[in-house]
Amino acid sequence: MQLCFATNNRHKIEEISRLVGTNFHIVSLQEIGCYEELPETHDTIEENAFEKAEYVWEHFGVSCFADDSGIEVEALNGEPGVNTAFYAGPQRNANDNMDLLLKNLQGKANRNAHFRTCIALIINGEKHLFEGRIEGHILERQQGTGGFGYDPIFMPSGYQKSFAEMTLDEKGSISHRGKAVQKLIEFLQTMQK
Ligand SMILES: O=c1nc[nH]c2c1ncn2[C@H]1C[C@H](O)[C@@H](COP(=O)(O)OP(=O)(O)OP(=O)(O)O)O1
Ligand SMILES: [Mg+2]
Repeated sequence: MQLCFATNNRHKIEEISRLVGTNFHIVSLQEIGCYEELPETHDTIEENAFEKAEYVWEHFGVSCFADDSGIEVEALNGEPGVNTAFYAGPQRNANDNMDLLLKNLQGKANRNAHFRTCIALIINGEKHLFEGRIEGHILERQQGTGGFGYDPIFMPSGYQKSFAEMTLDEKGSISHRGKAVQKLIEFLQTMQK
């Protein structure tokens, strides 16, 4: 079975390929001939995950899954949330986004936040959703150089290092994406039986 991972984010591909291992054959957008940006026009992470997967299913007829993720900060009423990728503007720059988040949290005692991933799967036209989240808090400044996005300013609860200071395996074993992918893998395995 051919299953396409509908994403243009190479870090997501790197993280998810390790988690899936050799269990399933995952192909990229390029491998199915899709070179365009995927639409994400909705107000929720769930809807945007489905929008990306539906685009690929409708235009290319390939079973696929998409990952839409965001960071939700308690003291900011859940922001940046669905706007996580372009929080500081359309340039979608990780440093700009982190700087703005740190600025908006200045003077606030509550720095609790969680990452959330929704994976939308469309398989033979049927739709399924898998979610994962990880609780933690926003650091005062960037710490570590690994990972991507907001990893340098997020410290998961119960750990003394940021996501950017973890190996890919360490991050994947506890992360929002890791948990969502685990649910996806279990579902695909029951389908194969
Ligand atoms: O594990 C993560 N560690 C740190 N930051 C993260 C993570 N996961 C998502 N993020 C941030 C990056 C981006 O600012 C936004 C995702 O936006 P999102 O639309 O899901 O991804 P994207 O546009 O990069 O790729 P695509 O839509 O093609 O899958 O959240
Ligand atoms: Mg996106």
